Amino acid sequence: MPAVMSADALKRAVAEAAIAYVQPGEILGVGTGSTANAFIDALASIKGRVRAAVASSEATRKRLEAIGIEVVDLNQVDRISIYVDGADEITPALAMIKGGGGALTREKIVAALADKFICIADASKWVTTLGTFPLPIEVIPMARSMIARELVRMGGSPVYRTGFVTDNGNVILDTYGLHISDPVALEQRLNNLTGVVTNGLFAARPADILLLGSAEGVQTHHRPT
Ligand SMILES: O=C[C@H](O)[C@H](O)[C@H](O)COP(=O)(O)O
Repeated sequence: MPAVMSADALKRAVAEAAIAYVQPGEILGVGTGSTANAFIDALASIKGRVRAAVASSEATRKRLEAIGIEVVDLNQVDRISIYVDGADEITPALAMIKGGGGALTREKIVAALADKFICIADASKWVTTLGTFPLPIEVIPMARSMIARELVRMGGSPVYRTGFVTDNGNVILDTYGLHISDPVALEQRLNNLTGVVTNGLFAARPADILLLGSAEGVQTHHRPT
C-alpha cells in the first residue's frame, strides 16, 4: 500500500519534478502560492542554471530574490520558456481555477508570454468540473457592487474578500455557485464585464503540462490536443 504523504510532501515532490523542465540560461516565469513556493525552494539548488525570472507577484519576487535569482520586469523580456505555477482546481483538459492567493492577473499575464505553462499540483486539486472552489474575480474597486450584482444575475454568489488588496490595487470577489460547463465561454463572458480586470478561469490558455502529485508518485498529464 502506498505511504500516506502530507500535502506539503506532495507539493515538494511536484516542485522537484518541475526542475527537470528548467533549461540552462533561459528566463522562466514563476507563479504564486504554497506550491510555487515549493518550486522556488527547489530552484535554490540549481540557481546557477537560471538566467533570470519573471515573478507573478510581489511575494514571489521577494522569495526569488532571497535565494539569489535575478527578477526582471516583464517589459524587459520578449520570451519566457516556461511558466511554473500551482492551481486551485484543474481538469483533465488542464483548464484551471486560479487566484486563491489573489495573484491571478499577473499570473495570467506572465502565463500568456510563456511557451509552456507547467502546472504543479497535489491530487486534491484534480476535478472533473471546475467550480467547487469559489472563482476569484479581480475588479476595479469602484465597480465592486455593480459587478457583484451582475454576478448574482448570472447565478453566482460573490463574496467580497475583505481586507485584501491585489498587487495591482484592486479587490477580489470570490464567487460561489457559477455553473462552469463551458469554462472558455464563461472566462470570455466575465472578461467582458466592464470593471472586471481578470477572472480566475485559465481555460482559453490552459496549462500545457500538469505534474500531479499523489501517494503513488508524480503523474505527468499533457493537454489533450
Ligand atoms: O493566486 C494564487 C494562485 O493562483 C495559486 O497558484 C493558487 O491559489 C494555488 O495556490 P496553492 O499552491 O497555495 O494551493
